[in-house]
Amino acid sequence: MNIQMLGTGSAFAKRYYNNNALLFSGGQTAMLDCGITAPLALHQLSKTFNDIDALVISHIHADHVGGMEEFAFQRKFVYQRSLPLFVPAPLIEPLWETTLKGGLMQEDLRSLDDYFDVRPLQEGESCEIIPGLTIRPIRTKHIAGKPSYSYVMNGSFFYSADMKFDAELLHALVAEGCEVIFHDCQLKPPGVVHTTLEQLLSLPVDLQERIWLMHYDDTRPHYEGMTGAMRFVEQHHVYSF
Ligand SMILES: Nc1ccn([C@@H]2O[C@@H]3COP(=O)(O)O[C@H]3[C@H]2O)c(=O)n1
Ligand SMILES: [Zn+2]
Ligand SMILES: [Zn+2]
Repeated sequence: MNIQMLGTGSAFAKRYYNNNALLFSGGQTAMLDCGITAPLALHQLSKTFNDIDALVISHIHADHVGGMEEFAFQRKFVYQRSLPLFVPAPLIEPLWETTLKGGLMQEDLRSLDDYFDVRPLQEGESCEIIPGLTIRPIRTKHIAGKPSYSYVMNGSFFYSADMKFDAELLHALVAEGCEVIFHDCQLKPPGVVHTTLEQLLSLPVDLQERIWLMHYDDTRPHYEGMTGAMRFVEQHHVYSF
């Protein structure tokens, strides 16, 4: 599997774009989260929404779903091609009712199914989203009352999306075979809804060596050389795992 970040920034970052990813496997492309900056980020990679074969969503914050209205409209009216939307079951109703309905609702198009080929994901169950790429959602802590999911891919790659620090989970993932971890990282404490750099630095070095930092704010240049054995994920770089 290859992964290329459309952006690596926090929700309010202006230099790094929203923390969204492209996943490549078996000749197909999946997008993991589609935030406000995703349409421009795709364009800057000379890609269009027609180049995407599947969309996966982690949770309903605009830096992760704010580009979905354009995605839906373009696939429906420009490319006239359906899009498999892999979404944890508890997010399906709020994704439509609280996020997309306002822009997408019209007389003849009244539900998420009218725009997407909705494929519900169940927590803990693996699902192949494009050839050779399976994802397994894990519900992780982010904000009270707001379901949020991280993903294990092909059993060996963990993508946190947005989550509070959970050392126990990280250790358990490594024990079950996770080799690489892309983790959100709030550079400056307190980490009320995210994991802070300080918390990640408390992990043993052999675990830090597996961790790549993403979802960081515009102050990242001040933290070069201050991340222990952890590396920053770079926007647009293609990583093979
Ligand atoms: N209870 C909350 C809710 C949100 N936030 C901030 O808003 C951002 C929304 O996107 P995010 O990437 O989850 O990061 C959240 C916090 O910066 C926050 O700090 N506290
Ligand atoms: Zn976020
Ligand atoms: Zn969030």
